[in-house]
Amino acid sequence: MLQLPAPAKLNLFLRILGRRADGYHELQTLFQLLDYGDTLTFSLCEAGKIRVDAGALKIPLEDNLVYRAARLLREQSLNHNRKVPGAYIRLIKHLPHGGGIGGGSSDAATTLLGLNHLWQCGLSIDALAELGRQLGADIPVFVRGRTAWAEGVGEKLTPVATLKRHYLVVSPGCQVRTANIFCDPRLTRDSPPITLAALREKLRSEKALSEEKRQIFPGNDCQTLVEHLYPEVRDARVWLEQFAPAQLTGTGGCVFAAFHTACAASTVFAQLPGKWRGFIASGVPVSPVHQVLAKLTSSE
Ligand SMILES: C[C@@](CO)(OP(=O)(O)O)[C@H](O)COP(=O)(O)OP(=O)(O)OC[C@H]1O[C@@H](n2ccc(N)nc2=O)[C@H](O)[C@@H]1O
Ligand SMILES: Nc1ncnc2c1ncn2[C@@H]1O[C@H](COP(=O)(O)OP(=O)(O)O)[C@@H](O)[C@H]1O
Repeated sequence: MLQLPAPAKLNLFLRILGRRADGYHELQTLFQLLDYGDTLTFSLCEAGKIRVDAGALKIPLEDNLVYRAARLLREQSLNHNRKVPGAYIRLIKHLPHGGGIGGGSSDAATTLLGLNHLWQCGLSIDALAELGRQLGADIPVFVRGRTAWAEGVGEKLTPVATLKRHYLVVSPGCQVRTANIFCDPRLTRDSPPITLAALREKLRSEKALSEEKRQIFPGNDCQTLVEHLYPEVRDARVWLEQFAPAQLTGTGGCVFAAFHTACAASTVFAQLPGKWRGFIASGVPVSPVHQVLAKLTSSE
């Protein structure tokens, strides 16, 4: 049996530059990986079977990104004349879904990485990231497993060293469908592009500031629209802003704030109104799933 984490991400900023002919949007974002997420366990079972126990996640099997990722990897292997065994996958869900923290995408990435290991498919990270991209724009960053600056539809990734931060993430309980936000004519989709050099310069200058003056990168082009459609998202952000600058992640509905210590984040978390859920996590440069897989590989 193989047990692996599926970490959440935050979009420390999200700029939408325009819409492509295929309807997808060109964006620029900073994906911050976290040390908190779902857990998946993988065991071998009879050939040809993919069984998924999704626990509390009540969605049809065919829609579950874990199942879809496993099926895609099996098809890919069969196309290369490699028969694979079956898999029994158990998903222990901690992350709220439809939260803009990439839970489903991360589950899919961990499935690709985990089954590639268990089934000994031998696919490279590039090949797995490409398979992930076919399932969702957010999946490649989790497959590659590095906190990264992203362009294109989110698949052109450059690892970036971010400031060490502890995050309080608040879920106001609404599930936002990403497609609905991108379809809405009111969405801001004409932000001017920034350059990776400018981002790196900003990170350098933030580093030089004293601790109290450092801020998260402001701006998420989805925030105004999402808060208009889901007033509870605005309520959660305004509540969080009593303590620190706060903003939306991805297309929401979670909002987050950055703190210099885990203790400062915990103090605010303790005051979270009972109607909302949340969690505390630290930003990490390398995904926890890659850390576990690297240990496994080195001990084999
Ligand atoms: C925009 C982000 C930022 O992180 O939002 P969140 O999902 O995290 O909230 C993601 O890249 C989302 O990635 P993901 O959730 O995997 O998106 P997909 O399943 O590929 O696409 C869902 C729908 O969103 C729209 N979409 C998605 C990504 C993109 N760059 N442009 C789009 O227009 C498309 O209409 C697509 O049908
Ligand atoms: N394993 C999964 N976990 C969560 N959501 C999933 C999963 N598989 C498919 N989904 C679908 O993907 C949608 C987006 O989920 P998620 O990735 O958690 O949110 P977001 O894209 O906002 O970060 C959910 O509303 C759900 O219908």
